[in-house]
Amino acid sequence: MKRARLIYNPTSGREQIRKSLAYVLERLETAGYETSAHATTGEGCAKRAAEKAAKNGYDLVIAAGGDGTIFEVINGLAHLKERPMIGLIPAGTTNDFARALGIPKDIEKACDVLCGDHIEPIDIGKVNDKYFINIAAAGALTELTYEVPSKMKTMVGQLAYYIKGLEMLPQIKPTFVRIEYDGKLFEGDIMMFLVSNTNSVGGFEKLAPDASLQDGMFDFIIVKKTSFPEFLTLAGLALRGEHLNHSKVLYVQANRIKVFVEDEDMKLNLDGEHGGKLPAEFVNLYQHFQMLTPKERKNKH
Ligand SMILES: CCCCCCCC/C=C\CCCCCCCC(=O)OC[C@H](CO)OC(=O)CCCCCCC/C=C\CCCCCCCC
Ligand SMILES: Nc1ncnc2c1ncn2[C@@H]1O[C@H](COP(=O)(O)OP(=O)(O)OP(=O)(O)O)[C@@H](O)[C@H]1O
Ligand SMILES: [Mg+2]
Repeated sequence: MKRARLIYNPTSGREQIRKSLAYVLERLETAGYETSAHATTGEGCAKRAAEKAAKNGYDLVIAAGGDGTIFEVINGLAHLKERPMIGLIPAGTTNDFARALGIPKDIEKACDVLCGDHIEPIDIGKVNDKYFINIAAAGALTELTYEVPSKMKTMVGQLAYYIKGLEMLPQIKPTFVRIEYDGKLFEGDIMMFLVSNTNSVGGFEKLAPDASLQDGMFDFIIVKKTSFPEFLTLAGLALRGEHLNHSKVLYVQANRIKVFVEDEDMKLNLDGEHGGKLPAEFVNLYQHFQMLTPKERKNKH
């Protein structure tokens, strides 16, 4: 009998996941999994619960929450030699990774994916001693996602990020960095950089359009130093996916990226969570996990 561990974050998104728990457990039992559930109680809880589940021999670990919850689950599993299969029930505010995989928010359809037995390998990123599954970012505005209080996300959803983003906008400033990527060197003042595993970042689906989850490569975007009006224009272009050939944007693929900074308190955002400080080395771990994904997954390349 296959065994599944459902790790759910009751505070993710609009805090709705609790209502669907009995249904999810029934679906998994019908699909042949002996299932148990664990509610997270705070920072690091999903990470510990995932590692414990792997060591107790579970075949499948399911994250039910937002990007931060599956971020913690893979941080509990990625260092292990024997890793269980992973699944995702989107219950967060942005759900970037679920969107990249085409996992629907509708609970019945999300369970169809979990019980569909369609498995695919996925790359993840390693940075210093942490892992990330969707995006690593640093620089202007990138701290906003973990500055937003959970209650605000519960009340107004994705809008909470935009309110915080506009609040932080006036303080944006360039930082001098030296970046080595796949043997090339970039040196200069930048507003921000993004190391992305998928095309879905912050709800923007066209920020890194060529990203693939199985090619062992990151999509790497540097936004060079801009004036304030230029940054706003660029943000607007980014919304429409027309930013990539802008003179201030560098967009490449790389599987190893080293970032050095002079201003040493440049913080790292990993999947929307605080991920420590730069300097940092990003390494792509090729097809590191097996994941339950929709049969008719779009943008598969
Ligand atoms: C964007 C509106 C255009 C109007 C101009 C206003 C300027 C921007 C003002 C506010 C922007 C706030 C953007 C909020 C983005 C939502 C973030 C989100 O939902 O995070 C949850 C997710 C986990 O679920 O965490 C992550 O995604 C981690 C990385 C987040 C990085 C966010 C940095 C801001 C991104 C874009 C800002 C403008 C783009 C500048 C040019 C970019 C060219 C490549
Ligand atoms: N019981 C809890 N009470 C408070 N915070 C919690 C609890 N369980 C987990 N957390 C915190 O919730 C955060 C993860 O939230 P998650 O990213 O899943 O939801 P979200 O931010 O609404 O969704 P998204 O990232 O997709 O926008 C982590 O910072 C984690 O420490
Ligand atoms: Mg989050």
